[in-house]
Amino acid sequence: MDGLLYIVSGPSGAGKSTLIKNSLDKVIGFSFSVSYTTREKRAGEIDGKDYFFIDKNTFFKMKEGGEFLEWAEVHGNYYATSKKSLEETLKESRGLVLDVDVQGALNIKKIYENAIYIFILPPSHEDLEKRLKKRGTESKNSLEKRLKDAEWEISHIKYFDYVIVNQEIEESTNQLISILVAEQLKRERFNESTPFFFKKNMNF
Ligand SMILES: Nc1nc2c(ncn2[C@@H]2O[C@H](COP(=O)(O)OP(=O)(O)O)[C@@H](O)[C@H]2O)c(=O)[nH]1
Ligand SMILES: Nc1ncnc2c1ncn2[C@@H]1O[C@H](COP(=O)(O)OP(=O)(O)O)[C@@H](O)[C@H]1O
Repeated sequence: MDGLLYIVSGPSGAGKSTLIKNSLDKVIGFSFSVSYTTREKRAGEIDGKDYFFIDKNTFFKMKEGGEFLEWAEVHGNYYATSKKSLEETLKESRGLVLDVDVQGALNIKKIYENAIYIFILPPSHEDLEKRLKKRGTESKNSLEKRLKDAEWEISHIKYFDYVIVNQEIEESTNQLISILVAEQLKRERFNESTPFFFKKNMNF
């Protein structure tokens, strides 16, 4: 059976990467979908783990070749999800987590209506700005663009199944883990781990 698809979205600096990483470190059988991007690699990021870092030429060749499930220009850079890698990973994991912008999430919804849509919301605009500044990855322009784009992204929150207000990291991580696991249990009420000796009593 194909695994479940989880789409995590929300403004830049809300804490998506942090919460996804923390959660995936603690659950078994879930994978992260590594996107392609033309953005510069940040200190500490690993090619092939955080993103596949490619130049614009390669990006557009791949796009023309139909390799992307969806793509978007986000805060001035290009990002895309590989169709082949998503389909292959979905076959072999219980759940696949995507970190995409809101446009991407809405485009994916047209294809995968049954995916689980999760929005990560910062507690306030001030917190968002503080976190982005503290992360120290953005120029003044890029920071302003991200804060401005946040308004549009938040205005689409109603299309999401869950909203996590990321006040405190531990608490938000637990909430994300709960969603991943609960949705998966709901989907797989009966599976190969259902105790065999009870099966005769189950009328389904
Ligand atoms: N549509 C789409 N958005 C993506 C993809 N990968 C990452 N993003 C989004 O691109 C935006 C920028 O990501 P990033 O450059 O890592 O910056 P950050 O959000 O500030 O950490 C975020 O909203 C990500 O969710 C993708 O494959 N498709
Ligand atoms: N609950 C939180 N409280 C304080 N800082 C946080 C919290 N969650 C994330 N951060 C920090 O905020 C910054 C942005 O988080 P990040 O995960 O990179 O966001 P996103 O992936 O949504 O852009 C990072 O420096 C991260 O360590």
